[in-house]
Amino acid sequence: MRFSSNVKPYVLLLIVGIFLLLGYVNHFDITSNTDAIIGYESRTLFCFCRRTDVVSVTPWLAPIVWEGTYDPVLIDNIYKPMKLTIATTVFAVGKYVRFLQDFLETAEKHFMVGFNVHYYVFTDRPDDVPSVNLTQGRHLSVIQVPVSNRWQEISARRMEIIQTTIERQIRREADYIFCLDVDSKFHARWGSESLGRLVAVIHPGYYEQTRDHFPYERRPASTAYIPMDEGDYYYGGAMFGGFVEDVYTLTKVCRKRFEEDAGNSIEAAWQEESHLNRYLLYNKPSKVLSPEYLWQDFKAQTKEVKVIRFSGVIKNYAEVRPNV
Ligand SMILES: CC(=O)N[C@H]1[C@@H](OP(=O)(O)OP(=O)(O)OC[C@H]2O[C@@H](n3ccc(=O)[nH]c3=O)[C@H](O)[C@@H]2O)O[C@H](CO)[C@H](O)[C@@H]1O
Ligand SMILES: [Mn+2]
Repeated sequence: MRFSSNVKPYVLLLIVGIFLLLGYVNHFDITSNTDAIIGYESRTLFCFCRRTDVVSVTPWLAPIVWEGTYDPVLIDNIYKPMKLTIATTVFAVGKYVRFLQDFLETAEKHFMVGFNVHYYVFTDRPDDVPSVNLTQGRHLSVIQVPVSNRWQEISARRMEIIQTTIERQIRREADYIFCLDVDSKFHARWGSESLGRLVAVIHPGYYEQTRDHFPYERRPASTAYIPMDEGDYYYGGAMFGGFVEDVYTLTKVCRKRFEEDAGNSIEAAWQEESHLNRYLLYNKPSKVLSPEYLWQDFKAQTKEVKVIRFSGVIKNYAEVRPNV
């Protein structure tokens, strides 16, 4: 079919109009749906080109959050009107209760400021939980858990306890969840740029290493096994998060595999951290946080890390753990 020369411009105009309308409708879909925001985030809210000294996108196009790749005001303006509640789990079993005060006080200054935050503190010593002034919209629940005489058991059992607490209450009380190590402090903003469906952090000890150096579980007998030629990043066990339901599945699967291994008298190289790494290899995170979000005080700051946001304190392992 041929158009006469005076019809053609109208057809073109109509086509352009339809595209504009679709873009407009799509835009409103996006702002009213948290799920879609994740796709929106990776394309629009994060500018991968602003940093040329670090890789700020994964091969599956999830943002890797580094200082300078996002506009904090813009991201907050999108998330704050949603009135989200962020669950934050932290375990302080045995002598680790001593880390709670600094953890909570610094979280109040830097962590998800302006959002509703519900801390879930798991401890065997409820009387030793410090009373910290919480700002408006922030709550703390203390949940009693048993102590164990092996630190590996305490650390790994977090998966089971988070799973059952999500079932019991968190799924009704929060939208997102972060599961954090207690022996740490916040030093700078940790905000809505960290929100996503499934969020993991690159371990500060391995972000400059190639995958053959990653301390994944290498024994095929373990359900956490990762072969030498597989793996994207080495993720830290001290932080994982996301939508409550996505983290629920993660904890359920990791718990099951940890128990299956235990039944076969095998414990993965780095307990739940090994299971987490295996899970995330086949269930890719929708957002990856740079080591800004998990540093270690004993490690000198490197030039790529412009801001240290959360860092593990130096501790005397022999003194704080029930076993060595
Ligand atoms: C930086 C980082 O990625 N850290 C991980 C690493 O060593 P870490 O040396 O950071 O492990 P850790 O001793 O801090 O133990 C992990 C967490 O378990 C809790 N806890 C542990 C022992 C105890 O007696 N009481 C207690 O409450 C506490 O919340 C602590 O923060 O490897 C562990 C493997 O198991 C975990 O994956 C940690 O998250
Ligand atoms: Mn730790």
